Amino acid sequence: MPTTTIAHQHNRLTFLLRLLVRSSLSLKRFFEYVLSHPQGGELLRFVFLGTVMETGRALALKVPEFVKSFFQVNAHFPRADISHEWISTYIEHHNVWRGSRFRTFTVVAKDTTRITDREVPFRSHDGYLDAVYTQAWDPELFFWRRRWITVYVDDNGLTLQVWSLKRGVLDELIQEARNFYQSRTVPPPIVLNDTSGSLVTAWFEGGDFSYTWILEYLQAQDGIMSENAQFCISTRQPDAGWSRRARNSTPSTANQIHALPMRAGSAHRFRWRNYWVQANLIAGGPQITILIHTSDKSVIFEFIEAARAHYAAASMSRVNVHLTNFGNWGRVVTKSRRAYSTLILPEGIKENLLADVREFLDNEECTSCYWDDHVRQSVLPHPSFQLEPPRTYLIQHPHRRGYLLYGEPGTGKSTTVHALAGELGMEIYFISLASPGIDNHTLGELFHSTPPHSILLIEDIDCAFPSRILDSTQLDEHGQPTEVLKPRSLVTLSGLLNILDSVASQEGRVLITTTNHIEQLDPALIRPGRIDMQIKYNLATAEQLQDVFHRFYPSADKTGPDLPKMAFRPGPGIDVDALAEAFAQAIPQGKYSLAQIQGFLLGFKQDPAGAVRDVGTWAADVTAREAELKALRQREAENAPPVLRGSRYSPVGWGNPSGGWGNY
Ligand SMILES: Nc1ncnc2c1ncn2[C@@H]1O[C@H](COP(=O)(O)OP(=O)(O)OP(=O)(O)O)[C@@H](O)[C@H]1O
Repeated sequence: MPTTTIAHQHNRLTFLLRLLVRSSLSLKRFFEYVLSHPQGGELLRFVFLGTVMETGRALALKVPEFVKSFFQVNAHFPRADISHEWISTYIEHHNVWRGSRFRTFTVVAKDTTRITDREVPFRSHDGYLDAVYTQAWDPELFFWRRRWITVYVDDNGLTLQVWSLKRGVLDELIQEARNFYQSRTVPPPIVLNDTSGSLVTAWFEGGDFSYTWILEYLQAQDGIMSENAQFCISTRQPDAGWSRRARNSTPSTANQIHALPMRAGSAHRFRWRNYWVQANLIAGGPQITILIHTSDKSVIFEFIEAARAHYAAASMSRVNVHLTNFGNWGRVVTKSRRAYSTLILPEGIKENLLADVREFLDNEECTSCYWDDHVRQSVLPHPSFQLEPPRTYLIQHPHRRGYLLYGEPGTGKSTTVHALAGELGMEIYFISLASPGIDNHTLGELFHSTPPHSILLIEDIDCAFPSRILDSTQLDEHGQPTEVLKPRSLVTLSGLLNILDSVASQEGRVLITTTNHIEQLDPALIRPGRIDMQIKYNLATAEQLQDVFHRFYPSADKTGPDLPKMAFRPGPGIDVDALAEAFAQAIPQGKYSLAQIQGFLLGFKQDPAGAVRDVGTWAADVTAREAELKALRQREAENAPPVLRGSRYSPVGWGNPSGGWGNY
């Protein structure tokens, strides 16, 4: 070690020693001075005692805390958290507050702001929940599993203190409280925002098929509690009665009031299997949020599956028609199934159609794969290219089939589609090209999102073609209105053809188009590959007239499920067959639609002879009225620009052109 460093350290030590000696001397002098003073001794004693007492007090406070931390478990449950609900509900149930020696309470009547469903049996006698008392500020004791738990309530929530060496005791308590909460019959309060992650939440967007399943499933739930007193009224039948809850009847047989207002932010709770479920209906989207009081994620899948199965079961007895909502699949209209045998068509037509669609559906697995030489050549870059296994180059026949039903209004085109869907258990996806918001793009999207094994129905496909009209604002050199082309849809022919051919066109779906004006269709549209089968619908033939007559007035030997409910039963002496023949002869063939004939016969439900007697006069009347109407329309067309033709589903125009109301 260098001599300079040793000298330096020696200096520091000497300095410290000197400092110590001097400070001891100063302290000694200070005490001598203080003690020489008369009150000095008193003051020193006081300071000494104060220090000892303060140290003792601090130790008395800290040591129990320190010891407690080994023997006590504390847990805080913040008010907004669902765990707070579990614990507070559990200790409420154990009458912690009822036995309290204190007399100051916070009273919480959960849900008083919400009108509850008075039909729910587990409410108190007036339909409201009992008010719940909680003790404010003062701790309360709760005896649980042979130990005392101290409960503190404040504005922030609830705190529990348990004397135990094991932390697991709290886990057990929370688990028990949670199981109790989830198993009881009193509904949990509405959860606005689950931040705890202890509930399972799923969103269902309008336009998705699952949305329809869930909505329908919600409406079928027993004892659903709505948070307000607004009702969504659903009328489907002009003459059917009201039913508060028409769950057991098919939707089309009774009008209903259901307590599921599609109001933004409305929430509904119900018990599903062993869980409490909260459904939030959010308008605008529309959207449904399902919150299930469980942390088991598989429950949500069970719920969705139950909803889907419910929908499928309900659909057995009806036909679902999906309508468009500005470019998406939206509302679903349901219609009870119509027996295929009730179609009145010339022999062979309906049988052929049914067989053709059946065959198409049976081949859904695509048996017609083949090598396409053209594609093969264009795909392979060079003859020396190493062929991969042939599957790579297999080209599949587009698996879709198109039908065109055309003919006069009211001859049964839509009825055929409806009966066919019912017969084959398919759903109808209905598009009106004249609907607002349907253009090439949205039509493509709709095609794309149509599920397989469904019928895509485009009624009045002629709308894709502009109609020729006389424009009275543009006169030719002779002063006559000129003929102009007026578009009736935002969909163009080229757009439509592209969509029909595109790969986006859903494979395995049946396209059915209808029109009253086949002459307006471009041949490109109805070529095979796009339209594979065309069926012409004629005005009623003599056979059809007899057939429809028999539907209204079955002969005595005819019974069966096809007969209408109000079916006429022939009395003695009434020869229905002879009357049917007379009926068919009383009016000319091929002049009236079956819709018109049905309308007439409805006026003679129990009087076949009256129908035969009056049908001639009625027919003459109809012909005269039609001639008048035709002349009037012609005059109107010359003077006013035409309006877009509506369809039975679309908001443009009401009812159906054949004079009756639409089917759906
Ligand atoms: N061939 C038919 N078989 C059974 N019912 C028919 C037939 N034709 C018409 N009807 C009855 O007439 C009503 C109207 O028929 P539908 O709507 O099917 O005619 P449409 O040809 O589709 O008419 P539009 O071209 O105006 O759409 C239906 O209620 C249906 O019961």
